[in-house]
Amino acid sequence: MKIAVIGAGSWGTALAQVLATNGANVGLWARKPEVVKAINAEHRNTRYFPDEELSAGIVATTSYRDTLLRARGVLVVTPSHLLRGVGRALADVVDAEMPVLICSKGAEADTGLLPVAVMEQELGNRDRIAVLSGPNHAEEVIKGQPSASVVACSSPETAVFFRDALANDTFRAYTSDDTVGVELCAAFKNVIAIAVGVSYGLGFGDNTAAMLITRGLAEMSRMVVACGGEALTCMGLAGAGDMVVTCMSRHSRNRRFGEEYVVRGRTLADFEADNHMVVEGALACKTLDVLAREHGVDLPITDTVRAIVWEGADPREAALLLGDRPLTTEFYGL
Ligand SMILES: NC(=O)C1=CN([C@@H]2O[C@H](COP(=O)(O)OP(=O)(O)OC[C@H]3O[C@@H](n4cnc5c(N)ncnc54)[C@H](O)[C@@H]3O)[C@@H](O)[C@H]2O)C=CC1
Ligand SMILES: O=C(CO)COP(=O)(O)O
Repeated sequence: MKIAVIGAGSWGTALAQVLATNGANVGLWARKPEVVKAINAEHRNTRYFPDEELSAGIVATTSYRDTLLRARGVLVVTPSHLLRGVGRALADVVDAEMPVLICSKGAEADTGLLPVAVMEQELGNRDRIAVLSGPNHAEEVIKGQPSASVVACSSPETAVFFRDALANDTFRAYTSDDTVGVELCAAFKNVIAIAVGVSYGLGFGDNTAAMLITRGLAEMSRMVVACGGEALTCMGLAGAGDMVVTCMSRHSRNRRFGEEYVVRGRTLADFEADNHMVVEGALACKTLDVLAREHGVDLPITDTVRAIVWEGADPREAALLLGDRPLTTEFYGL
């Protein structure tokens, strides 16, 4: 069976390796010809994983049509702000039944739309559109270190299709029908990881990090419930699981952006220029704000991250303001 993967960054490459290890032929779309050349000739993505040998079952190309040719399903693994454009391009090369798994974490700028809704607008047939999310740093998944994730879809058949394509002894995949919950968890945890990074960068300790993580989970839960998702999803792999790993792992770009860039007055553009990698939380703190206002949900940490990253608020002063709000019950708004 052939599966297509759109995006040969860290996560697209790691997922292509998982699929190929499971016996699939993988068509991998990459933007840069030199990445395609290295993958096909040397079985390496020299840009992101120079030390990992990729399966010979992965064939890269810069052509959507070639990537999708005879594929039974497609994984979309680009940064979330590119999803609409990818969906538009895919509309020319996939039929109305092709299962689509979105592996990006974020929400659309300006509209606040979540990935499945964006893809549905471009491709139609929501039941064939699923999302993948969980505590899954690509650096560990590509090495076959034990990890688990959630495939969420309104259709159990689509969820099971992708679960079975991805699951193996070291990559457990669970299914869920709470797409909105899983999508919001994915967008949120990146914002909180920036907050935790800033907190460590300011010299605060583990108590502060744990407070941000758990109060971040409370924000996440309020938003998930307001948008029609299930609070329990926030306790699962896509919620607490991914929150913990992104806030605590040395691999997290979001945390590193907060700790090493934001507290030193360095910008998102600086991070991207230095690392060629995305910081999804930097955009998500703005897109979640659109949703928060629409649903009347209180997101104090998310709003503080937005003020620091986009409005030049001083991190230490912003942290003090965060602690100066009226005292309330722990699970207000739920
Ligand atoms: N890296 C990880 O461990 C994980 C990442 N994700 C999510 O997967 C998504 C992709 O992230 P990564 O693979 O980490 O990306 P990355 O940060 O490793 O690399 C950026 C990718 O975006 C591509 N790109 C940049 N501008 C582009 C454009 N204009 N058109 C097409 N492609 C463009 C680059 O070629 C590269 O493939 C993000 O939403 C991320 O949150 C999800 C789980 C794990
Ligand atoms: O989503 C991820 C891990 O599950 C990756 O997080 P970062 O983008 O912060 O590296």
